[in-house]
Amino acid sequence: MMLPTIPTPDELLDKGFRRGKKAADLRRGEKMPKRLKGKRIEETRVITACQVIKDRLKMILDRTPEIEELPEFYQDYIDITVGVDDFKQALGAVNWAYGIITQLEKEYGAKIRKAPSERATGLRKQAYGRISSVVHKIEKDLDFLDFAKQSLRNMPTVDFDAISIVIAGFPNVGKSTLLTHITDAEPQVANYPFTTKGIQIGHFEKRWQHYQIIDTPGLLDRPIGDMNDIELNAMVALEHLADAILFIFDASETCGYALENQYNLLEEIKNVFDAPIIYLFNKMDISDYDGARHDYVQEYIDKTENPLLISAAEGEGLEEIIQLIQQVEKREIAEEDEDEYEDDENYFDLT
Ligand SMILES: Nc1nc2c(ncn2[C@@H]2O[C@H](COP(=O)(O)OP(=O)(O)OP(=O)(O)O)[C@@H](O)[C@H]2O)c(=O)[nH]1
Repeated sequence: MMLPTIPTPDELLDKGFRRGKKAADLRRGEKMPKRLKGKRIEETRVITACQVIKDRLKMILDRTPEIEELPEFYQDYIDITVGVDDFKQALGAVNWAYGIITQLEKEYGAKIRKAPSERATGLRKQAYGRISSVVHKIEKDLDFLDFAKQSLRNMPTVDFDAISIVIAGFPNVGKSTLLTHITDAEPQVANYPFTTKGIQIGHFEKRWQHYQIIDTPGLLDRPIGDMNDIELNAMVALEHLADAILFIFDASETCGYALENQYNLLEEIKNVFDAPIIYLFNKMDISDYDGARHDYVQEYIDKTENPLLISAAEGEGLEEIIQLIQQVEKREIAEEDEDEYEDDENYFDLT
């Protein structure tokens, strides 16, 4: 997501005051009574400074998308990454500053026009002092918005018309091998909270339907029991996105996790996710399924529904996976209660 560049308070003020001075300097050449001219110059300075600062604040507000209007997944993402409430609070502060500067512009414009000419400079200085105090009051909010911009820079680009499949399974079971074999071109790599290498999104198209396969190293590959709330939220955001989960077992156990542990992870994921699950047993080529380990592996295969036995590295079973994925339907997620985000009016009050 592209967010606007955020100035520091000093950058904002410097620009406003510099432009104010420039505009005032242009007036110096005008022909008018000296008494009036002094006042016009100071009035111009104040009004121009206010307008330049206001324009910049307005640009920040206009170019920041309305969070409520974003798809649920992005709202979740922003909430997990920077916090939706803090984000709205910061935008509210910018809006507040905009309002106060509008008032100061009117107030001091009128004051300078009405006052005796010798007071014009004093009034302009007073206006500048108040403008600067307002802009400095939103320093932490501008800081926050800048932090949000950096944090949300490499947000995953999700295609909401596509059918989304989220891969789960312990590290080294073959998730990325599978992703690169069933999707074309380079997968998109984006930041995602609590993932070690970010998430990878690969795409493929079949019969005019678009599919995206999402791998989340570091998130859906470890026990859920010891996750904290934010980590759980990061998972739930994926759950909102997933039309199905592709759970991968490593039948060879060369990933370093026994099938029993892998099965426990599956159970945990089932508890958290409502999405249907596609079961894959990978690395069948080195699992010794045809030999001594047959009964042992078979026990876990029997515990799952319609599992596919594959070898991602050798390209075995990939067509069957694609066929199963093609049966996945877009999941309708019940709209969540949105009340908690509705009272936008209240976060402007920072006095
Ligand atoms: N023999 C064999 N090796 C495989 C198969 N699939 C993956 N591997 C190997 O298993 C190792 C781990 O595969 P990855 O695809 O990196 O596993 P991953 O689950 O994405 O791992 P993380 O990204 O660390 O979570 C690699 O060395 C792969 O080459 C398979 O079907 N057969």
